Amino acid sequence: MTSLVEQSKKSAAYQAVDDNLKPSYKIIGIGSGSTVVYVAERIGQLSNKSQFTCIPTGFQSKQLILSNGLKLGSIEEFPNIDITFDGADEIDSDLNVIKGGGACLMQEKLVASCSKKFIIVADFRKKSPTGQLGVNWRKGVPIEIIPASYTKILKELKEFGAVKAEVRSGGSAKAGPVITDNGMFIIDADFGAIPPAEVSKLHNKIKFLTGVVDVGLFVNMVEKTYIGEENGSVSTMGN
Ligand SMILES: O=C[C@H](O)[C@H](O)[C@H](O)COP(=O)(O)O
Repeated sequence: MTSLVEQSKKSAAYQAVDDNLKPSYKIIGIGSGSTVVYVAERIGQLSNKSQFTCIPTGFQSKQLILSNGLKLGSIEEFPNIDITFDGADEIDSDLNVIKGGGACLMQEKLVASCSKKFIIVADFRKKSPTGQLGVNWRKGVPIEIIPASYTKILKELKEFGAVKAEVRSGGSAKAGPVITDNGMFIIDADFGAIPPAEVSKLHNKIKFLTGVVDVGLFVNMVEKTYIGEENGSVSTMGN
């Protein structure tokens, strides 16, 4: 039986595709994670799917494109993307989002930054109850870094006020750190609740640190969010 969370991911993804995928579009960015699975599934059901070229944001995303019978392209060939659909770990009241819970943030940001429209699909747990980031998502802000820089960056993040910062471990699936699709490490840095007005400042400070590849704070990039609610409806924020 499909769980409530799973059903809400599917409803949000299907509605986002149905509302936003115009017949004139040619290039679509496909994000990463468990919600975007339903975006690729929905696009794969369209009779005109062969007109779209899909740009992946990592290994899992590439597999989703291929397994749904969609045409695969690369960001090098197609840096002008009509629309990108992606998931999020938390969404604030200004539509800033935390991403990278699945260690895919760098390629996601690259594809999003090349997109005319960036749409987020998520289940009801992802909307911040207070409008701030770092409230429901308590694991910290994901930061992709060059492996040799981790000691230096952990120290700097603590100087910036992180109450906790650590290199993400592979847990029982891998001894040692998680390695991203780009061969990098991920640090999760907990700054507590981040007010919307502070997100950009924090992002810029972290991004400026030598060794940081990118930060899982997406500021002023999201045009619209689709959230699958517990009652089965889909709510939207943005235009
Ligand atoms: O690194 C992973 C990505 O940023 C995902 O889009 C994000 O973690 C949300 O994933 P999910 O849809 O599985 O909650």
